[in-house]
Amino acid sequence: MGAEQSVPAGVEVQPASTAGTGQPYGGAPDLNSEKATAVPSALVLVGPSGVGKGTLAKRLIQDGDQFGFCVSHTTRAPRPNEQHGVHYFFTTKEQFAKEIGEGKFLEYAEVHGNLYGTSVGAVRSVLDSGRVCVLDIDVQGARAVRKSGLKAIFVFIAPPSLEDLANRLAGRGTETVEQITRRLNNAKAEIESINEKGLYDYLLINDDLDEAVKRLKAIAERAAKGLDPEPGMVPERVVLEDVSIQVANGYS
Ligand SMILES: Nc1ncnc2c1ncn2[C@@H]1O[C@H](COP(=O)(O)OP(=O)(O)OP(=O)(O)O)[C@@H](O)[C@H]1O
Ligand SMILES: Nc1nc2c(ncn2[C@@H]2O[C@H](COP(=O)(O)O)[C@@H](O)[C@H]2O)c(=O)[nH]1
Repeated sequence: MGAEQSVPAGVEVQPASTAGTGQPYGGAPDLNSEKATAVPSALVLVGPSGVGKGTLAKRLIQDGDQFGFCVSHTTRAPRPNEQHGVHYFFTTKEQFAKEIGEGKFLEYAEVHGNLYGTSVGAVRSVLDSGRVCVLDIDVQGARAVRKSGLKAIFVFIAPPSLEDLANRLAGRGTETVEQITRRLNNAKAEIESINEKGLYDYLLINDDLDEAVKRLKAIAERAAKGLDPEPGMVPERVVLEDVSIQVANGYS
């Protein structure tokens, strides 16, 4: 997968042959469940920064032993409450670039000015524990995971409005005003990705948190039985237009 992705500007990737393994990571079929072909290995949560992906993932993982969190790598500085190996594997840009060259990542991307990536090892470690792997990644990552062949259900989490999104980001209190502005500006294009045919299986508006958790569990249960999305839950134009209208009118 790593070999097919474009490299973010300023990141110098060492060729795999000089970096250790000699082979960049080649795809995800070996990560897929052998139990039943229809059963997904991963639940991929995508959506703008501050929409509540992390909160939803935490609730899914806390409420049982069906799901495990896939710990990503990032070059972002840790927030005061974040622990290495729990929330992220915090690393340097140089080390990240070296590991891209080694084919360590299923996907990686530059997001809001930092590098983030899902390692094959992080996915495997959750799958080895017999759980469905929950990924909290951005849109670029979602596209790459789709292409990788990993059997996954892709859920786009949308905010009730861009005003709510701004309030949540500000309320979280982890970013500066400049960083919040950058993330909100990126949110518009991210939300518009729900129009990309075949990228997402479900669109979930995270309005009331308990209701959103309930719906996410219903989505996961349906997927675990190998069932296709229920009619009306797949992103469709009629649903998307509502959100597009918010993008156009709600935050400009
Ligand atoms: N349904 C909800 N209603 C109100 N507040 C919410 C809801 N869901 C999450 N939040 C709050 O919004 C803030 C952002 O949530 P969270 O950190 O989970 O977002 P995120 O999508 O993971 O963000 P990022 O992509 O930046 O990691 C948190 O303070 C969280 O408590
Ligand atoms: N492509 C990837 N995106 C990721 C990954 N891990 C997190 N993310 C996304 O980054 C932004 C910002 O996260 P934050 O923790 O700095 O607020 C958010 O949209 C995450 O979903 C990853 O491994 N790959």
